[in-house]
Amino acid sequence: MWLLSGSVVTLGLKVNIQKQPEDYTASGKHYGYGTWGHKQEGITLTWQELSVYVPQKKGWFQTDYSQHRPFKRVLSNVSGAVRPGSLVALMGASGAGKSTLMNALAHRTPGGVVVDGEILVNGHRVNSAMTSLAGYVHQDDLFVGSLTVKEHLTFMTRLRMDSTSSHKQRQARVMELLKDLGLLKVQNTRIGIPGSDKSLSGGERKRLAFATEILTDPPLLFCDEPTTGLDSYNARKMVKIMKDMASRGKTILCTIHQPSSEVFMMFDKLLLLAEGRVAYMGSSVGALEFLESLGHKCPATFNPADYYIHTLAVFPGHEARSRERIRRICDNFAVSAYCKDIDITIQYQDNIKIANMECGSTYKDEPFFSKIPKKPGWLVQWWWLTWRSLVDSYRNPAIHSIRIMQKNCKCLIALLIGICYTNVQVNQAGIQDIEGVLFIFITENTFPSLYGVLNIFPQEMPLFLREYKNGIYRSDTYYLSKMISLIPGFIVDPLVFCLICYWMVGLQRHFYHFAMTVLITIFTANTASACGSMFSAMFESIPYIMLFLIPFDVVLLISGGLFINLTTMPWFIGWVKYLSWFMYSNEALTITQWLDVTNITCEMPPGVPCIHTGKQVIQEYTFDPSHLSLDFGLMAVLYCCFHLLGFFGLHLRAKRK
Ligand SMILES: Nc1ncnc2c1ncn2[C@@H]1O[C@H](COP(=O)(O)OP(=O)(O)OP(=O)(O)O)[C@@H](O)[C@H]1O
Repeated sequence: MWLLSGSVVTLGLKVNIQKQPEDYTASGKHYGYGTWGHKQEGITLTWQELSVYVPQKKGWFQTDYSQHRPFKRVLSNVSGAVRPGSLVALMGASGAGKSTLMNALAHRTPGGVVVDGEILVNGHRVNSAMTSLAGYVHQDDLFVGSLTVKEHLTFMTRLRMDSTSSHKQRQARVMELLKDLGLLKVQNTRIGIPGSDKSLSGGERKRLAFATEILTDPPLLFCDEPTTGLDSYNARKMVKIMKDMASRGKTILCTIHQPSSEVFMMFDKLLLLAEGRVAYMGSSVGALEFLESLGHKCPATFNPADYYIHTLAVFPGHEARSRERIRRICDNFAVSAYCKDIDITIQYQDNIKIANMECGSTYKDEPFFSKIPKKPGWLVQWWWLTWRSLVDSYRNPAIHSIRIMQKNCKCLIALLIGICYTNVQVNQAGIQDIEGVLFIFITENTFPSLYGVLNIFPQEMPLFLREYKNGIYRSDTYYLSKMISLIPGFIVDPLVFCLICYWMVGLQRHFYHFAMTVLITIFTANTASACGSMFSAMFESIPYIMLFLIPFDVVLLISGGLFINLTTMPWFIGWVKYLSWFMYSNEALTITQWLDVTNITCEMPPGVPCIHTGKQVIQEYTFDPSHLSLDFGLMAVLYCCFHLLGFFGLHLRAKRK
């Protein structure tokens, strides 16, 4: 594409862009988008005939089937434009569709929601690159509460800033943001979890969420109610920061509820939504004039922002009249000079799109889009996510105190087991005792591991979905980091258990047998935790997980080889034993304990058959003495399969949301 005296000349196509939108005025006055100064660099965001449909869920008691439609239209043919260097207030009554519009523009609509219409960024159709290009400050802030403010920002700079940036640059950016957003004095304070160990104030959390989104200095920023919950001083400060960003050429669209007159006046432009339609878009002064021309004059004592919402709200008990008023305002706006002014910007961007398409240019061809930060590699993502998981599991009081209690409890249980089995001997009665205690080794290292991890994904799901949708990291690095951060705990726990219990019970006294027992219990605990992680990643909540896990777990337990002769299980359920780490672990522990026992004392009366060797014991339990390595191998295979299924479950859920 070449620029020749105001025209875009493409191969075989000449699109007239001589008349820039800022040359246009509405009715001779500078009302709207035509008045904006042209910025050399920056984002012009336009959307045309945009409709958004959300899936309708039928209620339990809905009986009127004629009313049932699969989708509900939340936005109806909405068009608009935002140009570089502008701070636009998106306002409207609750339920008008503000968040829906922002989500659609930011390419962050939840799964199942259908977006119809065209959204352009500098004349390019938006795609998934939008999540890297634009920042999005959500209404509700989500953090890993056990990190400090500085740790959180350091973590985010590592994953969000360009991978080629140096450590010094990243640190400098963190310090700059801490200073600019007034967070210096709380930089080493833990973020905290509202409702449990609250540390930061609501305002500080909002500012931290804002800092997280502007880390990369994005050219386009969406803010969903960034001032909600802030006092007037902090609200003003937040809008002032956005205003400064806009004056540096950034494009900012911000939903806002009940701003003070002073805050409201800081916005350059106003977009009013009502009942999913555009009621007005242009300058704030223009909005007053427009509404006045329709007979809705703002009283002198009213804050204009309040007046707009008041005029565009649907009042309970007066729905029909309110809707009629809104329809009239929206219809009039659609044919007004203000709207024509926007149409010109949209048309101009549309022409650029056609020109781009003709010369085959893509997002990346434009120098501006090449400035999208380059993501760090897989290993860096994984490393930092693992770091965050480990820090959280160590510091999070909810996780840490439960772990400590579990550990103390486990030591006590190990002691009790040791006391109960102190007198075990290698004789006929001792065979049952030894097999019993070995199975207790398995269950004590299975159940805490299996049930202890069930909450890891449901608990962090909202945060994971937000960060994943923001393109901060991939689902596989996240899953892997969770998986790795579990391993140290499931090495230490079995080791401590065996150290306390093994030597108290009359098991084989050689170090080899002890080491093998520890290794088998470590494999057992990790396989059980992999199974728990799979259920945790696949299902939404603990009650759902329990619904499926408990029957699964009972069948695996039965097929462990202690409670049933495995050859007698019915064929249609017998195959389950191959999924049972109880069986592999039991077989491996039995082989370890019995294989080199050559003489078992027979204290039975004459005529009662005795088991004389360890090999006979192994065979008695339908185990095979040559299967020791196979048992290890199959537990490792189960571990990998459970985690793979867990990962796919998580990945699909993230894609669907
Ligand atoms: N995923 C969804 N499923 C069902 N309904 C939805 C969904 N998303 C939005 N809606 C509906 O669409 C309408 C607009 O919602 P939206 O959140 O965009 O409004 P809003 O103007 O941002 O409101 P508020 O100011 O209260 O946040 C509401 O009636 C809401 O119930």
